[in-house]
Amino acid sequence: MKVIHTRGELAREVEAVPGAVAVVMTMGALHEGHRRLMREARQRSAFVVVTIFVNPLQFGPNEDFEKYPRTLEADVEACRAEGVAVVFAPGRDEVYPTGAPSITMNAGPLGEILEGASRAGHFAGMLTVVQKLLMLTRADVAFFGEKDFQQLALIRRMVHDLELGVEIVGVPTVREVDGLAMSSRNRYLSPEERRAALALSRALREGAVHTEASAVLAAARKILADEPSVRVDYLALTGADLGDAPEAGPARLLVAARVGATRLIDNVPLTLERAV
Ligand SMILES: Nc1ncnc2c1ncn2[C@@H]1O[C@H](COP(=O)(O)OP(=O)(O)OP(=O)(O)O)[C@@H](O)[C@H]1O
Ligand SMILES: CC(C)(CO)[C@@H](O)C(=O)[O-]
Ligand code: BAL
Repeated sequence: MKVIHTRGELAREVEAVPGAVAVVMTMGALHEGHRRLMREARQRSAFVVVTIFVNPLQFGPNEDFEKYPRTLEADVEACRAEGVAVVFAPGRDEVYPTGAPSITMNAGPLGEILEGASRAGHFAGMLTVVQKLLMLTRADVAFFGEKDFQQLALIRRMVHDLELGVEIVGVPTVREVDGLAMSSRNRYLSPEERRAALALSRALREGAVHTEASAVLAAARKILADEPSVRVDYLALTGADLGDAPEAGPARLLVAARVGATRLIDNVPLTLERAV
């Protein structure tokens, strides 16, 4: 496995690949969720590139860019254990050689709701770096987690609308045994916050037992209300494509909340028999 830091080295690595290039993009601090993505990628291709880059463009001024965990040595070992071919861990100037770009992606209406309503500019910054990394890695197929469901939906939309010719594969959320969705930000949680944070996955699980929209929301709300240290940002029931009118059939229940200073998100699929 090679660990490289420049776009020149990356270009040399990917140009000689005979088969498909599969890419897993991450911000590092790798956990079992990331490793599941790598394993899925390895099933599809002998040549997997993992990118590790904490993208400043997708963080708001009051967010955790500075304190985001950076654990490159351990991350490299995790990638090695998963049979990854190349780890691309560029510095900021390598990704943005001309400084902050004046032209960025527009995430459209789907970028304004849910996460987009709380994190102005987040999805434009995310899509901009994803597009860059797809180009730099010359990816044929890219793997993203359903834990960041709106992100996955937006990447699919970008690839479709701009005809980028890359296959996007979504991978179900990997959870701790007690249900908490794995996330690099979980390491910010104190033991008490870690316990309170279980309300998110519990609320989704209890909600998904029901098949009628108002019962889904009522059950989830009750669980969240019983945990006062969890400050809910949104609890939303949408269509499976995040369209905001859930019809009968496949749907998605999503939650975002602050636990202490940490903002967490989670979501589950469910099936509605009736919208109301
Ligand atoms: N629990 C998980 N299960 C499946 N995929 C995941 C999980 N957590 C993250 N991923 C996916 O890994 C990729 C990289 O995500 P990222 O590095 O931001 O990790 P993260 O744990 O989501 O971090 P953060 O806590 O900052 O949101 C994304 O496609 C993301 O959806
Ligand atoms: C896709 C991504 C690597 C882009 O910075 C990031 O948003 C993430 O880790 O989910
Ligand atoms: N895991 C999604 C990237 C972010 O929160 O910035």
